Amino acid sequence: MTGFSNQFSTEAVPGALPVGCNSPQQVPFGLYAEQLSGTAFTAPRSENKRSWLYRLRPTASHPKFVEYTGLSGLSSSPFDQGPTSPNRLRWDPVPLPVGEVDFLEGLRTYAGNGNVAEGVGMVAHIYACNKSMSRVFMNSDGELLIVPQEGRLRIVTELGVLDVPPLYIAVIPRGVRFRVEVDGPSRGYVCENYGAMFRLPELGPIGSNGLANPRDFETPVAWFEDRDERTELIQKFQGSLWTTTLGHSPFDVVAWHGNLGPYRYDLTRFNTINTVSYDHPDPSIFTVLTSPTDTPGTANVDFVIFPPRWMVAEDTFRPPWFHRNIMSEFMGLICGQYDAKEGGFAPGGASLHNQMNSHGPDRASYEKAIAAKLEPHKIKDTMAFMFESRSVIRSTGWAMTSPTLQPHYDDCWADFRKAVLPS
Ligand SMILES: O=C(O)Cc1cc(O)ccc1O
Ligand SMILES: [Fe+2]
Repeated sequence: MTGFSNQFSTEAVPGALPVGCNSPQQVPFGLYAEQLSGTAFTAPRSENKRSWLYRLRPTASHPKFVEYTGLSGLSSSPFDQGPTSPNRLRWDPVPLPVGEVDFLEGLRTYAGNGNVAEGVGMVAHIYACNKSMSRVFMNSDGELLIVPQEGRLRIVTELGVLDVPPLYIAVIPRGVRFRVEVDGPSRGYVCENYGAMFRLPELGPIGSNGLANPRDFETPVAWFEDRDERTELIQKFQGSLWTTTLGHSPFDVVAWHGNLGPYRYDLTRFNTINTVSYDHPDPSIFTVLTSPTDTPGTANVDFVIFPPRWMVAEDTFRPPWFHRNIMSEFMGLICGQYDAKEGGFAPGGASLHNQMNSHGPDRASYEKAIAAKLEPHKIKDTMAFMFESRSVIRSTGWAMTSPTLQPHYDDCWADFRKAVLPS
């Protein structure tokens, strides 16, 4: 079903969806009605997100959750392992696992900000896995934006199934149960958003079309499995993992309606806007989704991409300039090469440039760009992205000690020639 945050209606069995009301005295077929809310009941209409689910059993019917003691690399902010490094950081790609690892076990928390208890901030994770989940996960702490880098994901959710190959993204709302199935070795990035739900950015003078167009967002139709088998359900709640065992599959929603649901988006459909005259505009022109804060124009987190595009600016240094940014930037690369880095920033790797800390083109890309003949040039076969946030993104202890952390990242900005003034 297409469109961003539409009021969708879908039934996997004809007649399962109540018509004209949400909660009739008797739901068709004895299904159980359940409201899933993503915003406060009283949130303004323009913000309000909720869906009604009609399922084989009420979700309330489950045994106690107990603390999960299995392997996990997931953590939630605040991260308070020592002082926050102001250094520019970059990580090599996480190696793909050797033994069998599913998506949940394969998730590692790199960095984040805010506070899970206050519902503020964002966290960046990277997954590397090779086995489909048989257990089910739900994140009560925030929505999850999943960015596959290698390997196609099939994400089975309570509201339907999403097929998500690299160059697509998926967003799973807070609390929605899901399982990730893979074909083989798979790796990618996850932005966990504790704050206001992702939405499309305003377009301002761009007008009524452009960037990520609403019609290109896809939400699955209702899909269910009627399986009375023991199923482990793990949830992240206030930063800790909890587990319980259900006697049936939680993917038992036969019909649903509403505007809160998972969705996917094909990043290659992004309508890229850029200069046709001179200078390199701010990367906010590449915003796909934004989680706003109460301060206008200052995001809890923006999801920004650097897609293939024509570079035509005249008399311009075309790659990203040197800059010190008040917002903090966690970047990843899905494929190809990023135009500010000639080497060292590999698909599956990551970089972190925090508030006020100087970064930009590495020496090699600088030299290349000032010498380039400025003809129209197509940046092809690449897709980098950034999770950009108003607050400093602090790395976890794991990320700071990981063997993938590059010890000499600073060197890519060493030995720039000093400018020569006229004597
Ligand atoms: O640092 C980066 O590479 C991301 C970035 C890209 C750009 O075109 C302008 C500013 C910016 O932070
Ligand atoms: Fe930057």
